[in-house]
Amino acid sequence: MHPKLSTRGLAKRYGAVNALLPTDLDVLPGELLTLLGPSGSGKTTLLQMLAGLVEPTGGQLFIDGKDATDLPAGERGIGMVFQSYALFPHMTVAENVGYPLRMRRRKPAEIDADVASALAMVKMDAFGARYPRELSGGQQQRIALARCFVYRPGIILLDEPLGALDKNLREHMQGEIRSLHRELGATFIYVTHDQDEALSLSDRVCLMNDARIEQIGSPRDLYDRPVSRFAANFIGQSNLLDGRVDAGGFVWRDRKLAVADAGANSLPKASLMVRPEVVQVVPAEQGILQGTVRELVFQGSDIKLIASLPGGEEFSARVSCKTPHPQVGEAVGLSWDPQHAVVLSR
Ligand SMILES: Nc1ncnc2c1ncn2[C@@H]1O[C@H](COP(=O)(O)OP(=O)(O)OP(=O)(O)O)[C@@H](O)[C@H]1O
Repeated sequence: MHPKLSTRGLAKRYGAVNALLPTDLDVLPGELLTLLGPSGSGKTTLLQMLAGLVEPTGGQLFIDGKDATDLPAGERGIGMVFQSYALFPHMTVAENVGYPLRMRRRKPAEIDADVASALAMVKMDAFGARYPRELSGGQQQRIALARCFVYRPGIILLDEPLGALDKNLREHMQGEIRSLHRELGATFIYVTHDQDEALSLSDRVCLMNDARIEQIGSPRDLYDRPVSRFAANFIGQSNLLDGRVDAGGFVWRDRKLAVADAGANSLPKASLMVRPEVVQVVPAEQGILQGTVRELVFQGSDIKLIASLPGGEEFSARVSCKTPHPQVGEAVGLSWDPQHAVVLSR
């Protein structure tokens, strides 16, 4: 499949600051890709260069295989939704949604029909005559979405569009964005710094760190096979043991811990990642590791058990609230299936 959008060496510098190092990225037609990363990692800069709002200092951008590096923003067939809804306060909802169509000099009858169907898609058909100030934050964000896709752009860029909403509304709107994405069939590129949002929304996640792409893959890939300590820590929770890889095994404090795939090479500096949910808490003598329960944190559906290892490191597991579990101060064993332990180079 040919990419809908590609960058080759696309880069941005502000004086001495690299906002984005030379970056190659391919986005497939109809996929929902999230750009995930900490503040300052370059997500917005990349998005704004795709939109044509920021001029690159190097590299190229291709849309549908054609060089679009110097194409004006208005000719890229790209729609954009920002965190600040930026609705026009003096226009009604229907006038706001119809604005991009009026700019494109479409016939009034066509505009009315398209506005009505865009409002129906975001379930706001009854609100056409209201003004933005008469709407809640979630309703305003729906109008901003409708105004973006009313003219059917092939690519829709969303920059933290749900950032201003509370948790429940955010989750609800995530579901709506997923179904809008399915209905529109457009390519979505979605910026967020919220890992849960990225994991639940995306076909693929592009994880960014320090002005470059750290890892790109399906949510499952990133969760199960992080390529670095940064990726392991940024997505989900992880236990990390620092050691080395030697003759196909992981060596931690002179002990060899079984791993499914340590690779053929030896690595003098490596970490072993074990997600808390694959750790079983067993009697001390049966554990791969031994520790002492330091803290039990109630988390609703389960309890996070934090154990201290003899060297003082923390190692956590999830235990059920429904069955008996060890108490603070008890000695425990920590065990896991070696298939679920991932070796990372440091
Ligand atoms: N106009 C500018 N002038 C100078 N430096 C800038 C400018 N815009 C961005 N930067 C710098 O480029 C880097 C990347 O910024 P960018 O806004 O792309 O990050 P981000 O990942 O979107 O962060 P956030 O999640 O906080 O929005 C940062 O170090 C930032 O300070």
